[in-house]
Amino acid sequence: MVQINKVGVVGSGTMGAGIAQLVIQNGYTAIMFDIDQETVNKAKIGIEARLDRLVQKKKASIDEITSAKQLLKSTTTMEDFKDCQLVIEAAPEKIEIKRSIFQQLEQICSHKTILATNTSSLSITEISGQITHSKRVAGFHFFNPAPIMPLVEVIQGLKTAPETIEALVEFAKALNKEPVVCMDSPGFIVNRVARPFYNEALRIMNDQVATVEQIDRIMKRAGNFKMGPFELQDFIGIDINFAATKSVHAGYYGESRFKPHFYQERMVQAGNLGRKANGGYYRYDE
Ligand SMILES: NC(=O)c1ccc[n+]([C@@H]2O[C@H](COP(=O)([O-])OP(=O)(O)OC[C@H]3O[C@@H](n4cnc5c(N)ncnc54)[C@H](O)[C@@H]3O)[C@@H](O)[C@H]2O)c1
Repeated sequence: MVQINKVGVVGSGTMGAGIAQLVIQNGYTAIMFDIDQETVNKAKIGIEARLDRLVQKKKASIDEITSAKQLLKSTTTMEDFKDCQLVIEAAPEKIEIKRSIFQQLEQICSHKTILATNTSSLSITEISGQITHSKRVAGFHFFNPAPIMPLVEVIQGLKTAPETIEALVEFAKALNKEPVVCMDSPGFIVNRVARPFYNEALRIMNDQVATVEQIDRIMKRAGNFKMGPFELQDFIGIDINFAATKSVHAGYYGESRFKPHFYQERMVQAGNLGRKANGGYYRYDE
């Protein structure tokens, strides 16, 4: 099995930075890439600040954090991935961007390097479509925030080799995560089972059965969820959540149980995207 020591991360946004942090906290080298220096610098500063907070909260020692920081390299040159045993792509959720990244990675890395994508909803099989050695391509789906959320979906595309899945499962365990293997399908497991959680809540609200606050409260109190469906949409980003719903709905050829709710689209049109912009179902400026 491939021995993973050095991990490339493509994209240093929310997920890429979180994954790079997780990798270095567990003693592996991370090479974090983004398309411009400013973005990658910002991500590095963010990771260092989060690591420093762990020391302040007494969740890690200064020595541990100093060693972790030394394992983080940032770059705007993809050639720096050439001796990575694993590259995890966390670029925007657009098929053409991901396919182009995988084609570049194929030119740079050894054909033994595992190429993984953190996609939430795109097909692994489609992303790897133009890759010659596609048996080493798989989904490696972390949840936000990656250093904290325990679950990782390890997704098998139609051409993914069992040894690729095995290596990713072992690596997920080495990162202290709980891997779940699943087949390449719209929404995989989590984003599929989560659709009714959001969609039905939107229908309940729109039918005036209960308010946003009431629905969130009952899901937390009675359902023992950490966040209600509206709080969670605000946290994820209503645009991101709406895109995932549309993708799962389209992926199952318009199956009605996955049908998006028009109100979510209205929120996106209004720019009410949740915590990141303008507030969403709740306000965050008070
Ligand atoms: N945000 C979440 O909660 C979440 C959870 C799980 C999975 N995901 C998936 O992770 C991936 C990244 O999502 P995110 O929320 O981190 O997005 P993001 O917008 O925060 O970050 C994307 C990063 O990719 C960079 N980028 C843009 N074009 C690029 C290119 N051509 N090559 C390399 N990098 C490029 C951007 O500069 C940005 O820094 C997506 O596939 C998304 O579906 C997101």
